[in-house]
Amino acid sequence: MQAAVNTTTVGAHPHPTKSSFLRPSPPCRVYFHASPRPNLRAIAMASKSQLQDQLIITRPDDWHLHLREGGVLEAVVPHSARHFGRAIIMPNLKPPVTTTARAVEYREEIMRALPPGSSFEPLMTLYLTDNTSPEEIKLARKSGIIFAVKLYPAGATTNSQDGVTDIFGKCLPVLEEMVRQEMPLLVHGEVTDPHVDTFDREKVFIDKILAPLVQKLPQLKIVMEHITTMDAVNFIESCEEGHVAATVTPQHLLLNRNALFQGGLQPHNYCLPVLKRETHRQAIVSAVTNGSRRYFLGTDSAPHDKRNKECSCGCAGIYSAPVALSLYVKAGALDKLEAFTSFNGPDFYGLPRNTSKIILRKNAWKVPATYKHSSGEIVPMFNGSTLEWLPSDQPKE
Ligand SMILES: NC(=O)N[C@@H](CC(=O)O)C(=O)O
Ligand SMILES: [Zn+2]
Ligand SMILES: [Zn+2]
Repeated sequence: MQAAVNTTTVGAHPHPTKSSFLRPSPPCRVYFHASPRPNLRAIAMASKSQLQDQLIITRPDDWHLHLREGGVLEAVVPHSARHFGRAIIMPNLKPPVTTTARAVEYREEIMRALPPGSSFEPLMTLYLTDNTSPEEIKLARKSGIIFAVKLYPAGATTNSQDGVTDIFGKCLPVLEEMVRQEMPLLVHGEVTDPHVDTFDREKVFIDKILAPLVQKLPQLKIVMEHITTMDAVNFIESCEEGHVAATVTPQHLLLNRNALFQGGLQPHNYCLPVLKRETHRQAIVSAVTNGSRRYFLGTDSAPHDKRNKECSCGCAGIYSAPVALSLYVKAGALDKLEAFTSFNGPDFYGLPRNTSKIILRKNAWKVPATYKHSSGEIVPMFNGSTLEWLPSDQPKE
């Protein structure tokens, strides 16, 4: 991998067909360093077009991914495995992955679905319930394949029925064991009280659950997953770096809640926590592009069969795995991209950074309308649109 520095002209490129979701910003020239010491000779030798047309970054990881099971898993695994080195695999299956033994089996199913020669590594998680025991946390740590425990407030999102009903009342001994085992808690941060407005549920969760939890167990490592609000950004900034961090999805970086209603109801832009207003999106873009180490890539790619999205009571979840990297580049500040995609996550989890690189080229490609699975189809985010950046290991479909 020769070129150590690439330059390119970027702005917040609007979605090709839904440009009103974004406020376009003027293009600016940025310098993207793939290594801390720029290889000046390589820069001098690289042609101008090469410099502007590609980014070389350390292979990214996805710190929040749903792969499901069976035929859907087989269809979606290759999309993540082609550019990501590792991924945190969400445990919200039916029934959920609540034990180490089940996580071991699930991991094997994922490994069997990998394309030949793939070195993709699934990092497994346990689904926290009111009944999870401290003993299970010890087992999880010993297994060497489980890297976190996931908190779903019961009823907050897809397959969260078995989640936690009262974290302070039921889970403190387990959380204390997680501190001892240095096992991070990953959080779907929304309250479930039906009297709380859907758009306020993240903020109320921070006030009622997360802030008190950090106070009570300051040593617990916490990742606030898929943040959607300025309130979440302010909270993350207020915590000690290295203890509390957040993942950011492509949809919460690029879309605001208008995307749910643009030209009619848009089920493929529906996820939880639901998209918020533009000021919140801007706060998330600023957080990610200011170079903070507290934020990292987590696609929350969440495939649902087309029939379960396009119906009278559609599921929450956006399938972004095939488009996520092309979309993160749109957020701008390419000089900060590599830390967000490839450094901040492993640094927080205490894992080594990947050593291989991937190339993103400016090479327009059309997102397919659907991807087939064994018994149906999945509609990807931005289906049918043309995206500007193509990861080198992605076919130009
Ligand atoms: N984000 C979503 O809208 N859906 C996710 C669950 C989750 O991450 O909350 C899913 O599993 O479908
Ligand atoms: Zn969630
Ligand atoms: Zn998720």
